[in-house]
Amino acid sequence: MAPVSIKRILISESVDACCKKILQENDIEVTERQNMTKDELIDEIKNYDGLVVRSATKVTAEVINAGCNLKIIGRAGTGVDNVDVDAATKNGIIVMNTPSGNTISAAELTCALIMSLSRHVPQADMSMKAGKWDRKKFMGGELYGKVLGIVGLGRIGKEVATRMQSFGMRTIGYDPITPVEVSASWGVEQMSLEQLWPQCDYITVHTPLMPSTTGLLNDESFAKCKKGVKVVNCARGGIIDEAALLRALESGQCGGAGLDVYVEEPPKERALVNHPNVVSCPHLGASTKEAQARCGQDIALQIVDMVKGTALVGAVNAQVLASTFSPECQQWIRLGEAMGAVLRACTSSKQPYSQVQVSTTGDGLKKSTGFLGSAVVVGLLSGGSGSGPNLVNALTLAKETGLEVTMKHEGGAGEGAACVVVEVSVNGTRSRAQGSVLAQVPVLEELEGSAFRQPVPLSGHLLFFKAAASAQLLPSVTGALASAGVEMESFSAPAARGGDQWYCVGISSLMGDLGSLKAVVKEAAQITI
Ligand SMILES: NC(=O)C1=CN([C@@H]2O[C@H](COP(=O)(O)OP(=O)(O)OC[C@H]3O[C@@H](n4cnc5c(N)ncnc54)[C@H](O)[C@@H]3O)[C@@H](O)[C@H]2O)C=CC1
Ligand SMILES: O=C(O)C(=O)COP(=O)(O)O
Repeated sequence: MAPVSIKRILISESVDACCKKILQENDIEVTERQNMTKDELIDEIKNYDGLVVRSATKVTAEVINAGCNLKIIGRAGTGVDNVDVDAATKNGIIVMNTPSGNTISAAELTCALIMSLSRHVPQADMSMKAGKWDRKKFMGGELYGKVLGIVGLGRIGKEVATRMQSFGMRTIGYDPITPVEVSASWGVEQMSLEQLWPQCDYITVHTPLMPSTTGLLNDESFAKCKKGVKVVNCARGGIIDEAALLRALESGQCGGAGLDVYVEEPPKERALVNHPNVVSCPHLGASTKEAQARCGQDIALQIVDMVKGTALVGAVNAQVLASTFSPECQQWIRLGEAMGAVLRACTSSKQPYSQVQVSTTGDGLKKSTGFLGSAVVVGLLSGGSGSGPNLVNALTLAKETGLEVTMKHEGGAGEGAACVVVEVSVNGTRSRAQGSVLAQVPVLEELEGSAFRQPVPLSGHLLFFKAAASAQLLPSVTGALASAGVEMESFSAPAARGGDQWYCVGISSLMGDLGSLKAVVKEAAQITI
């Protein structure tokens, strides 16, 4: 990946001091401003290339659209649900998180809530502070021998399981992605939710909040649970339906709840928090010195690596970029972008495009179709209105403009013969270009069926024109260039001589107007790469 230039970053929440220090040591100017209002953030964000947040800053589409210089949104933590990732992607902004930095802390708080529910520690403490000595009221139950249902067997679900097993709990769980053998290797027996609900004494959820997990525990699922089941949500508000939980607590179907997260934070509606069988925390899962130090350090180092172009870690919306870090990839990306730009220039009168197919040949390009497709689209769509295309948003923009992008690797030709063929459909006609990287230089080998005698290096100001070979062609073109005050720096002729063929000329600067040239050739287009 080409290094991303980041000069100024806004940290809008309480992030460990090491984050600022690392960024500053790497010549990035950092401003820390907490508790900004929505309007203040919208007003300020244009002054920054990067934004670092935790869970409280709502990075909405409005904020993102106002961030005309934003290139990175860094989440010092796991959940990115407070960031409009689709809007960021559309604007070509990388969203990055630090998914493992706070795993242990969130797991430990979950365990603390399970234990609080079993022995009423917070309620007993409150009663002591009120001057009482009430030993009967807080009769608890052992965790030993009880069943813990874990919904979501990812990083935190796993850590909760292994910790609670040491209390003698039987751990069962459900996750649509984690393989059953994997969770079995850390002691969790997987089953369907239908089988899980009636077996559990305790249920804890550890999924992201998304349509399929919203209201996972609702009136219907509570009804399938054992009477008195205790539930914990240390993941995201809304996975356990709050109204259903309150109803279940009131009916006794739910015997207690440990909550760290809420649909609205802080919650204005306090019925759950005030319920005597609820133990609640103000979103403290990641609030430990250790987790904050890890997340602050991780996000800063990940941003610095991205700025230097050495690695892309933690990007949630730009997976295609992760494979673009070697110097060889850089040249292939430049080739893809340049081929897209050449085809855009040579078909400019015929747009819009309906389809682009990028085919690669050669062992070296086996894994490159993903980023090459994006690179070609960047070249094809550059110069249009709206946000500039880049490797983050290329495919999203293509989809929006109705451009179907297909990529295929044909393999077989061996290391030395790697090449890229791009075919675009424009209003029912197809345009084709073939290129490669030779001695670290992106070159065009063929345009619209015309192979060049020598590969054309794709850099600088290039003029393409279509004409039939003739003794007058070169003098006429030179004359047209001279009359525009432009020097010819190189001349690439087609290998075939019959009929109209494409030529490419390296020029000292772009011609102000192609009129004089178009008088002597069939078609002409110019670009700067
Ligand atoms: N309270 C806090 O301060 C913290 C909360 N979190 C939250 O905890 C949650 C879990 O985090 P991690 O374990 O790091 O995430 P993860 O991505 O490692 O695990 C999530 C798991 O949920 C599973 N899943 C997805 N859809 C599911 C469904 N419909 N049913 C069951 N499982 C499903 C996934 O397959 C995945 O294995 C996230 O929502 C995260 O934002 C994370 C850190 C701190
Ligand atoms: O990392 C997460 O998903 C969390 O919920 C932690 O949020 P926080 O960084 O404490 O605002």
